[in-house]
Amino acid sequence: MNLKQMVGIEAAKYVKDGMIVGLGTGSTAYYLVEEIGRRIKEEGLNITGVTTSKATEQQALNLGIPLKSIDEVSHVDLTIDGADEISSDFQGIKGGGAALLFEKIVASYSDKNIWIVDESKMVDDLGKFPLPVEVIPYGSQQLLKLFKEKNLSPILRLNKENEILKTDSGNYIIDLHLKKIDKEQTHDLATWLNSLAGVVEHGLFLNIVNLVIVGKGTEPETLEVSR
Ligand SMILES: O=C[C@H](O)[C@H](O)[C@H](O)COP(=O)(O)O
Repeated sequence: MNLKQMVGIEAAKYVKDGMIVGLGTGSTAYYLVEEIGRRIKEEGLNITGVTTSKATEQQALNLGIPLKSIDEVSHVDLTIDGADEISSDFQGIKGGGAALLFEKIVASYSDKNIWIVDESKMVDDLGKFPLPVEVIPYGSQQLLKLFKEKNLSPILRLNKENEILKTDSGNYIIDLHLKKIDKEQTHDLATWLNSLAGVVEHGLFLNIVNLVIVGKGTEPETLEVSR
């Protein structure tokens, strides 16, 4: 069993009958969704899923997981998702798979958020992983220029066909290659990005996660986050 599978299966244990569950996106969340699908089929688990991307929606539909959109539910009990980096103070970067917008919306309406990662994602400071910023196409060249002027090393994300990548909402992603985000500056950076016209969302997920499940060795490690 690989580490992503280990944490996906471990996290699925937190899913109980009757819950409304946010289903994350990416290669780690994939295993969570597979395990929930298995439990529905084999154990009669009864949940409603709220997906965070078209890819996860398709996977969940294939597995027969009942789904509702975020606008059809009163709340979300628990969201389980992957992450690209988690700092020692449990802040995160997400959006490596371009799903940050729906992920952040679902996470922000969730009573509890669990992140599942392999140990390579646990870092001291954020920023080695490029910070994704989702922007609307109109004005995106101006934002690229602004980020360049601020020495934030922006790169407009391309897809496998070398075309500009479009998110599930038809937006672009600008990745900021920051190398390191000082802990004291993380909130200010998030506030500044939120203030820019044309920025829809960014990949800094601050004060969101409640529990981190880390895949390492033969056993997952569970870290409770007190806020
Ligand atoms: O946009 C994608 C999401 O934020 C993913 O949860 C994140 O990129 C981690 O993905 P993976 O588990 O594939 O490393």
